[in-house]
Amino acid sequence: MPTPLVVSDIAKTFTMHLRGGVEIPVVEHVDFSLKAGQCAVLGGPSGAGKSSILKMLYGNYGVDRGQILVRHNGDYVDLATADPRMVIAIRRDTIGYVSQFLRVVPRVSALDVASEPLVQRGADPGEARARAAHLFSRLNLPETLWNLPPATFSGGEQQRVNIARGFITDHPVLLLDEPTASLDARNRQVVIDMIAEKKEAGVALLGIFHDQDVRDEVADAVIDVTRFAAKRAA
Ligand SMILES: Nc1ncnc2c1ncn2[C@@H]1O[C@H](COP(=O)(O)OP(=O)(O)OP(=O)(O)O)[C@@H](O)[C@H]1O
Repeated sequence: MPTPLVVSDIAKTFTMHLRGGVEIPVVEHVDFSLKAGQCAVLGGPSGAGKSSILKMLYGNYGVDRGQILVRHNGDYVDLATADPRMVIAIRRDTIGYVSQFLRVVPRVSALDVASEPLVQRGADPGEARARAAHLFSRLNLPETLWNLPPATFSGGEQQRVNIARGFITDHPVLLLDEPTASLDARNRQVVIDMIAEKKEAGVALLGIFHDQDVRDEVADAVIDVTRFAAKRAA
C-alpha cells in the first residue's frame, strides 16, 4: 500500500510581527512518514513543537521549507505549496483532524456539526446525521443535547462532538490533537477503541496524547520532536 503521508525537511520559525519582528525558531529538518493502519504519536516536552507540526500537516500553519507529500485521490500532492483550493480538497477527502477545542458555529446543532464533513463529501444529510447519532451514543453524549448547538456544552461534551466530527469520515489520514484531554475514563476507552478500528480500516493516524496510558495503548511508533529542535540564536 502506498505511503499516505511523507514529511521531508520541514522547518518552522514564527515571526512576531507585533513584537518588532521577534523570531521564534521552533523546528527544523522534520522528517518522518506515516504508515497505513498505524498510529504514530508525537512525543516531547511542552513547547517542543508537537501542535505546530500537526497544524502544518493540516495546512493551518505555513512551512518555511520542505515538503509535505500527501497521497490525495491517487496522486502525491505537496501540501506545503498547495493552493487554498487544494488544501480544502485535501481536508474534504484525505486528511481529517480532531482539534483540542471545538470551533462552535452559532445556531448549528451538535448533530449537524458532527455530520457536516460527510455532507460536504456528498452524503445524504439524513444518513450522515444517523451516523453522527450512532457515534454520539457510542461516546455517551446525552441524547437531550444532540439537537442543541454545542456552545454551552461542557469541555468534555464539546470534545466528544469534535471526536464524532473527526471520526465520521473514512479519510485515509487522521490527525488527533489531544482528543482525550477532557474525557473521563469510560469515554477515553471508547476513543481508544475507535482509534483501533481506524487502524484496522487502514487509516494512518498521527496524534498528540499527554495521557501516558492512552499513548501506550494506541502508539505503534513514537516520533520524538526534540530531535527536530531548531537552533535558537544566542
Ligand atoms: N501561532 C504562534 N505564534 C507564535 N509562536 C507560536 C505559535 N504557535 C506556537 N508557537 C510557539 O512554538 C513553540 C512550540 O509550540 P507548540 O504548541 O507547537 O508546542 P507543543 O509541543 O505542542 O507544546 P504543548 O505540549 O505544551 O502543547 C512554543 O515556543 C510556542 O510558543
